[in-house]
Amino acid sequence: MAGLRVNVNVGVLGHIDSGKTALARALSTTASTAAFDKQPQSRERGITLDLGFSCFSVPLPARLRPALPASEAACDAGPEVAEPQLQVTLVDCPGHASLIRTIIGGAQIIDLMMLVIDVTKGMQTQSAECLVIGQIACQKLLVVLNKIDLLAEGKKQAAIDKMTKKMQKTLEKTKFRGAPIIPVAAKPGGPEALETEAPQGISELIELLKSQISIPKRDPSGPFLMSVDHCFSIKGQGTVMTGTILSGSVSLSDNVEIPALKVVKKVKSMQMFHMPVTSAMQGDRVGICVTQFDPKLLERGLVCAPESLHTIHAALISLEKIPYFRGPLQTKAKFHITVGHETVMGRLMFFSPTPDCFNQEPVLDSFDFSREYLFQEQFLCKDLAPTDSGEADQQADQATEGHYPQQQWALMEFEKPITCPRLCLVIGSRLDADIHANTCRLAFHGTLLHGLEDKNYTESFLPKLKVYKLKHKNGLVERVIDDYSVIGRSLFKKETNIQLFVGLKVYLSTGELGVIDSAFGQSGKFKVHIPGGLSPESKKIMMPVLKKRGRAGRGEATKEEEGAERPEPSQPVTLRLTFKRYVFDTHKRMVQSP
Ligand SMILES: Nc1nc2c(ncn2[C@@H]2O[C@H](COP(=O)(O)OP(=O)(O)OP(=O)(O)O)[C@@H](O)[C@H]2O)c(=O)[nH]1
Ligand SMILES: [Mg+2]
Repeated sequence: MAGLRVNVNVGVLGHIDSGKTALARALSTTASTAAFDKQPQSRERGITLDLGFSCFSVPLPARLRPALPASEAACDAGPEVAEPQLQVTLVDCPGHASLIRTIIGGAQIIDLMMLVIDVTKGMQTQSAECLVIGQIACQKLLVVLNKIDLLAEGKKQAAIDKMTKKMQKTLEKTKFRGAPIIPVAAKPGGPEALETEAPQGISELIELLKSQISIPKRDPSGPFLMSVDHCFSIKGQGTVMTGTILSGSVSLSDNVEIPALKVVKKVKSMQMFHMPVTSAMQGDRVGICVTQFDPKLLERGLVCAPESLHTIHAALISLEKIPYFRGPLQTKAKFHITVGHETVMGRLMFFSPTPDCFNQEPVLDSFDFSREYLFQEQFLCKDLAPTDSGEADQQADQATEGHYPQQQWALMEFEKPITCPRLCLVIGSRLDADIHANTCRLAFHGTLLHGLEDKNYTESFLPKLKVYKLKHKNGLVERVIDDYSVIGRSLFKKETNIQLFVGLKVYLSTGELGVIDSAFGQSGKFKVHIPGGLSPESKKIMMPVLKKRGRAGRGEATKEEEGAERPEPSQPVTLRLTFKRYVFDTHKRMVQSP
């Protein structure tokens, strides 16, 4: 009688040489095709270059059994086992800094992360990056202090306790506060040690895993989507794509699409850890065999139900900055954008809610095109860097005294189109940063809310996106014409078409509201109508103008010509014009701001 078998993916992440592969090896009983640095280059260099997959099974802990849905039946996956089994698939990630794309890809398919720390070294640069990735992509974490065999006998426990405390302190500031920390020696004696040398602490680690693992809700419904991490051919069989099912389910003879290549293939056979199966669902790790497909065409990527995914050239995302990233996130800056296993260069434009909506609760499953948004030179956050641009100062004004928007967005434009599902995780990083510098290269993470499939999106789509810049212009009152009108200057350049600004409101520093009425002459001056009239106070300030003009008048006072030298108000009276300009408005209209 076949039993139930439930799969969970456990990631093994950490700094280079902390012993991740050794740990995966110690934990595994069944190795899959790509486990344990099988690549010849990997062996040569002694480092992991790619994701490695291996697994071990334990009886399913009693506390997890009630959680099993009735349909949880990869029953045909396993051998003749009567007792329900928990299959732990270990995803051994590389540690080398240059392979962070692979690590991010790996982290997205795991249910729990084991952060491996070399107990003699403690937190290192990539341990910190892995912790950041874990916080973005995983729900659960446990810390493995490896290489305890290197600690001096007699002082061993004290050293373990000390490092445990340090790690607890590090976790304190993260969402993994209070996560378990366990000491092991995955390969006591290191590379030279005999294979027979038994690892230490592994059974305790397995017990800990059993107590920590929770089975995420798996759902066989919804469109089939699988993250493929290896693709290779098997003589006489066809091409096998191995990976983790992210959503839905797949059965023998189903058609599946490789969206990046726009080809559809029929599932000829399937395996889960060397066992043939007829169907598989969300959370399972499978190998799918198809025919007449060149494995060289696909290394990493997605496979899905036909036509369920789309290839996009740009996207709207909701995002958060990673606090450890130094420096601002600036509009127009380029970042490495990782979506699933794909990493492309992308350029960003940030925008926020309008200031009256800063407190609105974030909406993470859709983008509201009916709302207006405020353009930002950079992502608004507490460590907002001052810039030379006056506009950024204005924005800093809008987010003062700890008042920051609850949600911010960006338009991401890719250098190369990518294929991804809606609402997928997006990670932005600066991988060009020096890998030896002890800095966090991960800059932001977010959710893809809307993908733009049309290559011509700048014209076809962007005008719908109501992101505006709030523009401020300051000018001066040159003189008063009568109680209801003044002449302004220094607000526009000589060549500006003032006609475009007619009807917009201006505020006088004396408190009156004015409306731009018309251009006045050729040098950028303009006439402002004051509907409520000038107050006596204001007139006093501006009076000298009238007087002087009266005296030097010789009838000229009524002749409203510009250019003539005239004395100005005794105190300068300024005019402030504020208007909106929609970033994607092809007509570049100026719109009155509230
Ligand atoms: N003494 C001792 N050495 C260990 C232990 N675990 C691993 N090593 C050694 O540490 C080195 C690195 O081990 P790996 O398992 O390849 O480390 P890794 O974290 O997978 O390295 P990358 O994948 O390249 O980042 C090897 O020489 C191992 O033999 C341990 O528990 N004790
Ligand atoms: Mg390794």
